[in-house]
Amino acid sequence: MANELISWPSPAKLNLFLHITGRRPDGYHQLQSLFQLLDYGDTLRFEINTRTDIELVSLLPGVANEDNLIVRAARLLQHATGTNKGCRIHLDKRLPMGGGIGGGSSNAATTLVALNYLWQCGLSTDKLAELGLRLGADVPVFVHGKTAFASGVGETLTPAPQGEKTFLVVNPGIAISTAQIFNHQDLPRTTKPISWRDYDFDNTQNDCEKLVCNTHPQVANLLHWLLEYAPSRMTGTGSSLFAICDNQNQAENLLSQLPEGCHGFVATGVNQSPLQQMLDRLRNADQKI
Ligand SMILES: C[C@@](CO)(OP(=O)(O)O)[C@H](O)COP(=O)(O)OP(=O)(O)OC[C@H]1O[C@@H](n2ccc(N)nc2=O)[C@H](O)[C@@H]1O
Ligand SMILES: Nc1ncnc2c1ncn2[C@@H]1O[C@H](COP(=O)(O)OP(=O)(O)O)[C@@H](O)[C@H]1O
Repeated sequence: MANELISWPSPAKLNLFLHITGRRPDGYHQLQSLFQLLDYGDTLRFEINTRTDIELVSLLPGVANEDNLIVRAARLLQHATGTNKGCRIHLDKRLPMGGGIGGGSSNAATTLVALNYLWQCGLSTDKLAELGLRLGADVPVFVHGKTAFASGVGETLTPAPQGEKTFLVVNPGIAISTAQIFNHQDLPRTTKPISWRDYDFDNTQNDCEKLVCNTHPQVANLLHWLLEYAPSRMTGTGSSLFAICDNQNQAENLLSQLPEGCHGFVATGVNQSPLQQMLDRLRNADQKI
């Protein structure tokens, strides 16, 4: 197959805001958020074979391959479709783990979308998103690949195109567990739902930010630093923060002066995921053959 070794993008996301509006009986939190997709992320390559084994050749520190969301996504698709194909997977990891920018969920979504194409399973995007939700609340938005308002636990999506802003995304050098923040007794859980048409960056917030700043001084210090220069906020349950910059120059300049122990990248907000753009290109090329 000609397309096997192409690099499949696995982009990061930001939560431009994150409101927690309630809690379901199963403990999962109901939220409202604006998922902003970025043009920056990891990449994955897939070598397809006709054995049914799934092999991930790139190891992640602290994550057993059996627990890696990439392997779990590939197995889930195998079981859902009954395909007799397998693959060898290469991951080029750039996104920090436990950083609130959705790296693991995005890797799972890219695996589902790419293998559905390469194995020729023929599942719809909705079906892939439904499978993805079993792996994590953040997976469906990456499968659909559109910057979107989200409600429910993050699976009810309304496309919400935004201006293509420049973001500086900074990680203070620590990982934060999503489950730990959601299980914390001090997390506010009663924000009144907003109507999407009332959304404005300045009248929204990240409901996890105060708790994370109180429990992780590295995040608080970095946020304080960024706010001196640009509107800034935490993404997801942390640990990364983003600053909305006026232009690429300002973002690069701030990146070069980050406080010690912090690392980051400059990215542009996109309305369609680089993953979906790649899939569209492949499908168009297939139609021409
Ligand atoms: C809140 C967000 C915003 O993007 O945080 P980040 O993980 O990106 O920081 C996400 O929706 C997270 O999604 P994801 O990272 O896929 O979480 P999951 O693996 O589904 O859940 C991890 C744990 O977080 C808790 N959890 C997660 C999502 C949710 N809506 N309510 C919850 O209570 C549950 O305890 C769950 O066991
Ligand atoms: N392919 C993967 N990439 C990143 N993390 C993964 C992956 N597979 C499993 N994980 C686990 O998921 C956790 C959350 O990862 P990640 O999605 O990067 O962070 P967040 O949910 O904060 O955005 C990691 O700490 C790691 O234990």
